[in-house]
Amino acid sequence: MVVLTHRSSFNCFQFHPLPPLLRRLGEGASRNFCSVPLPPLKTHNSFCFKVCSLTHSTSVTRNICDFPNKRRPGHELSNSFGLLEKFCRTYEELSKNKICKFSRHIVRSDLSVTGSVGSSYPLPEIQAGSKLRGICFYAVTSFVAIFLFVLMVVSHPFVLLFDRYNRKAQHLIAKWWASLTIAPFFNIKFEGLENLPAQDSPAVYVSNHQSFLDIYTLLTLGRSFKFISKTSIFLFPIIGWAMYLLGTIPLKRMDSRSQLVISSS
Ligand SMILES: CCCCCCCCCCCCCCCC(=O)OC[C@@H](O)COP(=O)(O)O
Repeated sequence: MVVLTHRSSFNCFQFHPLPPLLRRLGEGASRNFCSVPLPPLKTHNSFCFKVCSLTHSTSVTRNICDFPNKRRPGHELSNSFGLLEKFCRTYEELSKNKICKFSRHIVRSDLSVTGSVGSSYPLPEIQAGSKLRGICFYAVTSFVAIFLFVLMVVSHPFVLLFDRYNRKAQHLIAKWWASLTIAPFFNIKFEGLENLPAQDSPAVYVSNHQSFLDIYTLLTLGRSFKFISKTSIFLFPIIGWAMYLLGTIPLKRMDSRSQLVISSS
């Protein structure tokens, strides 16, 4: 099992060997993936989120979270994370205190560190910049997807004939899609790549999914793993259809039978 963490404020993705407890669970998980109750992800610092008491709308905070390319000058990484941890609450604490509804208000660590909105960037500036960047991002990813999806469809009969399970060709196309999309917008830094298992060895990849960027990042690895995804995402035009071609495993959130299908597959 490999854990991928995404520190949204620095576009930094890290691959970790598991701490001993998770490693033991991971061994069980590889036998029966979904029936193993994975512990709350508090065993690693990078899984810490801060619940924000901001009053602005979810869309604003998500924009900040999704396109966190600007760093405040003089804001050192180690300092940020040290202070961030002080404010962290785990998912477990959140659910205990019944404040899960705020979990979408995850903010980048700059806001977490300062603890106040006013001391961060002026919001209108972020909002306008983020929105424009977001629009460009979606435009590029959709444009690239249209062409590559045609390639996926054309190659699919051959994939089904010769490589039904791994679907390496489809994953290669998805890798191109992710790489081309990310390149103009993000300079992603990887750490701990040496912790990845060999290319074809069995592994479960677990991501803290702070934003959709972890999906792009995992795809750039070019490995033939299967995502597990909630079913509604399969309805997205092109991207959702491409997920079928990649062999993504659908999961009905509220349907335990759907989860059993995954654990036995
Ligand atoms: C040519 C185009 C190639 C396109 C390849 C597309 C491959 C995309 C893989 C997408 C895998 C999606 C995994 C989604 C996992 C998932 O299900 O996430 C749910 C979260 O969101 C949170 O949902 P919610 O709690 O309801 O907000």
